[in-house]
Amino acid sequence: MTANPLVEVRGLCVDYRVKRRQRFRAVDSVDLTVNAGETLGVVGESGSGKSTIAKAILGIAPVTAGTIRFDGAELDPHRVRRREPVTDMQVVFQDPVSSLDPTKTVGYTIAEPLVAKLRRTGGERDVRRQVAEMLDRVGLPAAAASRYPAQFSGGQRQRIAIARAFVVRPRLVICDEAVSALDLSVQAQILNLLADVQRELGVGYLFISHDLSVVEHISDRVLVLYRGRVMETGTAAQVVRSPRHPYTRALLAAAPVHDPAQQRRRRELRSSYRVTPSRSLPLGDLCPYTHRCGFAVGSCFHQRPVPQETDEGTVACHRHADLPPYAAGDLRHEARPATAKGGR
Ligand SMILES: Nc1ncnc2c1ncn2[C@@H]1O[C@H](COP(=O)(O)OP(=O)(O)OP(=O)(O)O)[C@@H](O)[C@H]1O
Repeated sequence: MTANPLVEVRGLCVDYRVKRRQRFRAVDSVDLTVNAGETLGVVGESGSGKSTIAKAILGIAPVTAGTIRFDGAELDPHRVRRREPVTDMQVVFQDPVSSLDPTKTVGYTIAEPLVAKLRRTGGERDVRRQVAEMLDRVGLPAAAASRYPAQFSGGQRQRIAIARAFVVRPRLVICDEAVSALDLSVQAQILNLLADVQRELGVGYLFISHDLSVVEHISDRVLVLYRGRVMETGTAAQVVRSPRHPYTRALLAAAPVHDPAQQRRRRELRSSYRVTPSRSLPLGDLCPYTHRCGFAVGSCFHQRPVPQETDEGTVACHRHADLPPYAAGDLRHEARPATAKGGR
């Protein structure tokens, strides 16, 4: 008998209400799975719907359609409003400055979710001891418990946020841009800490980032999102080394490079190509990436590509079988405007 996936999302749609009674579809027909002890990386540029997926799983987004299962049981998408416990899922946010209450000591902050859980379960374990153990686990001294968040560096504050998330022994931790605000060396330390804790506790991660290199470092599998739709899924190695969707290739081409001259050329190229599609652009019958894709043809403009199953995942692109072999750093993968008439 195979175990249930930890999280299984099918056909998830989230609509936000915008002005004049209009609705805006931020997440459109998303399927995803996170297995116990595994990391699913979710990558996409700003506004692609990454945080909205996280909020839907946590029960705080206006889910319009689809199902979310946790360990096989279907979740009520509005459970937070109904004050149902969600301690099996915890979140680590990007900005520990705003996610940690500056008026509470670190010890109080870490203990808070544990106290809430123990109140419900009637447990009488020693909260102070568990807080000290968590501090030790994330590499902070026991004395940190009596200090305030402002007395710590950005990386240390993220360690405090991780201790708070793990103290209740969750089964899923959503990391929403959890290392994006940190310097590169501190990023690596926090990623290593997350990987160590995962190995020890068998927790599953939904790891959200706009940065494919960070996602590649920590993920088993990767899901690439654009305008609320899944463009490509696969193993981390496959998505990063042989991306099959033009959008994934553009994301990789947009990643920073070390050579300043090449970086400048890329920036100029990108700004000349950049087309920001209107949020009100109807997406029903076209590929959402068409307006920026260098490979678009007629069908891309009037036929929605459904994700095709491949050996290693899925790809939602009419042209994926015709794309040239991927070469890292090739600027042809950069986004450029295309039109239905001008499509190749
Ligand atoms: N409460 C809301 N009401 C209306 N629109 C919203 C709301 N929250 C998010 N959006 C819109 O939904 C889209 C997806 O937002 P979301 O925050 O999920 O994207 P993201 O990929 O996480 O981006 P970022 O990394 O910038 O947070 C965006 O266009 C955003 O403006």
